[in-house]
Amino acid sequence: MRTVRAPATSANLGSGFDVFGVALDRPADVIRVERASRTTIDVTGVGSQYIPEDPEKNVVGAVAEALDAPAHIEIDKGVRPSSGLGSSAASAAGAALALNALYGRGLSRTELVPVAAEGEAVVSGEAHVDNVAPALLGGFTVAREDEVTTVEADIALVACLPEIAVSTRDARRVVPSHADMEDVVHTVGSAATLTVGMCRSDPELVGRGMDERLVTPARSELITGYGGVRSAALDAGATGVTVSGAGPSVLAACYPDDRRRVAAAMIDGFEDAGVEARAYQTRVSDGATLF
Ligand SMILES: Nc1ncnc2c1ncn2[C@@H]1O[C@H](COP(=O)(O)OP(=O)(O)OP(=O)(O)O)[C@@H](O)[C@H]1O
Ligand SMILES: N[C@@H](CCO)C(=O)O
Repeated sequence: MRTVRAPATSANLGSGFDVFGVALDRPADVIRVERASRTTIDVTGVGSQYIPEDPEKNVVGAVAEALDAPAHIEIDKGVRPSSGLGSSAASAAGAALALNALYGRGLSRTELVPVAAEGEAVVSGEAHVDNVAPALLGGFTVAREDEVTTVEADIALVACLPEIAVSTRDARRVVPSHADMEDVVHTVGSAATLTVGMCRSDPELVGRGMDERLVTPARSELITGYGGVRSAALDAGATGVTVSGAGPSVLAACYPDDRRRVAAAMIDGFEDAGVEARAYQTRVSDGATLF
C-alpha cells in the first residue's frame, strides 16, 4: 500500500489564465492505493456525495489506466469538488504519485504531470496541467504546451470558498474568444509583475500582478458577492484579489500578519451577499507528499 497527501492548488492567479498555478499548504486530499486485478474506488470526506466512484468517471480511474496500474484506490477528500481549488487535480496528482510508486514505474514528478492531466480531461474535457503541475511539483508553476517551470515562493494567501458550486466546464463557457490588444498588453504586464513577485517572494508585486481584464470580469459574474468580497479583502490589507481557478473560491495575496483580518473580511463579504463561506489561511507550499 502507498499513501499520498496531495494539496489543493490555485490556478490562473488572474493574469496567468491556463498557465500559472500555486500549491497551497491546505486543504488536501489523502489517497491510498493497493494493488488489485482491476481498479475500484472508494471516496469519503468533503463533498464525496458528489464524486463518482466509477473508474470511468473519477479522475483517478483515468490515471490508473494511463499508468497501466490497476488498484483499489481510497480517496479521502479534503478539497471540495467544484471549488476552484483544484479538487479533481489533487486526486489525480495524488493517484499518479502513489501508483507510480506502488508499481515501480520510475517516472519523475515532471513526467507524472501529463499522466495526472489525463484525469483532468475526464471532468473538464481538456487536459489542463495548471492545477496538476503545482500539486505534483509545489511552489509557483508556469505551464506551457510542452514544459513546466517552477519557482519556490513564500507568499501568504487566503482562499475563501463560498457555499456555491461553479464547474470548470461552465466557467470555461464564459471565457471570451477575442480580446483587445490594450487588454492583452495590460495582462502581459501583470503576468510579468506577478512572476517577478513570486521570484522575490514579494506580496505587493504578486497582488498587483493578479490584475487582469480578459477572463476574470466574465467569471466573477458567476460568483455571488464577488465585488463586495474583493473590496472587503483589499480594505483589510490584501495586496491583490482574484478568482481562484474557475471559481467560486476567491484568492487574496497579503502579508502574513494581515491573513486573519483578510480571511474574516472575505467571509463577512460573502455573508453580506447572503452566502455562507469558509476561508483557508494558507500560503504557497510544497507539492504532494508520498509516505
Ligand atoms: N477524485 C475526484 N475529486 C474531485 N472531483 C472529481 C473527482 N473525480 C471526478 N470528479 C468530478 O470533477 C468535478 C469537479 O471538478 P472541477 O474541475 O469542476 O472542480 P475543481 O477541481 O475544484 O476546480 P478547479 O480546477 O477550477 O480548481 C465534479 O463534477 C466531480 O464529481
Ligand atoms: N485554468 C483552468 C483551471 C481550472 O481547471 C480554468 O481556469 O478553466
